Amino acid sequence: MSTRIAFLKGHGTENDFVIVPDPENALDLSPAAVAALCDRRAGIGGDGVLHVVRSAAHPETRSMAPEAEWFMDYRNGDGSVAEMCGNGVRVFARYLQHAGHVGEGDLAIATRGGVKTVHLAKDGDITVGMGRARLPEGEVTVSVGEHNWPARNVNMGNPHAVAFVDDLAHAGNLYSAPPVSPADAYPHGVNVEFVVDRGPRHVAMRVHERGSGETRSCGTGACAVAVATARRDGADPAVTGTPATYTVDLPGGRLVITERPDGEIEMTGPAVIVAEGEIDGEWLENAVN
Ligand SMILES: N[C@@H](CCC[C@H](N)C(=O)O)C(=O)O
Repeated sequence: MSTRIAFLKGHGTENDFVIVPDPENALDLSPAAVAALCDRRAGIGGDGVLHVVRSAAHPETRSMAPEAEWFMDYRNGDGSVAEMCGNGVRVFARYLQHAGHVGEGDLAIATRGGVKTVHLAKDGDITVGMGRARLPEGEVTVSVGEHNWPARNVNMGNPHAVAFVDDLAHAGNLYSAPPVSPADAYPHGVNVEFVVDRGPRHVAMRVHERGSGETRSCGTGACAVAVATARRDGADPAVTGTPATYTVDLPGGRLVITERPDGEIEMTGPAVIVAEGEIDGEWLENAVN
């Protein structure tokens, strides 16, 4: 009989993930294996994989182990590695709670973008301390067909280009990555957000994610959008001395983002586990070879 590998499926505002618990980092989760799992027709389907590993068992996070017991080894749907996933970290925390690894209260989670603190209640929305944004100098341009928009370069641990548009439909079908220039602004690729106003401190967005294509939500993207919008609105908390809270609507739901005067950003939104099962190890091996 072939080996069975436990998995769960979860989502945060419909940014969906295959969750693979592997506390001792025993699985060889190659890029091809991740892509096979995320395939929506031949696999389980997801925007990415949340590989659940003890920090002490992973070479990238051993040093973080005293601070954060668990490492969110996040992979994009194409198998590439990313520094951070904002929706993923909420779903990761929900999984740890679901599996009985953690209870209610504050929980530190190691990511490639540093340790993030998650506040877990018994149920309901989850709030994550996302850290501070970096705003690299220099304007960038996002293009789709005839349209070119100036965009803001925002780094939330991972790279984003935020473009304010008149109509979200102008972003087109987003089947392929929208060109962003100059190319050397993002040597490792970029997530691109298109934003429209919905009301005071309220915006809506679409996103094309590096490594996953258009998704129904992106948590780091929503934070990048809130930061860029606050600068555009003259509401930079470091300047005004008051927190700026933005409601960000995405195709898959709503996230609320607050940036404090010290630059720390908090994101609040849902996280849901929808299923659990077993992967046929033989299928995975064949899918990869
Ligand atoms: N969906 C995520 C972001 C995942 C990583 C991203 N595609 C990248 O490559 O940087 C989120 O919710 O933040």
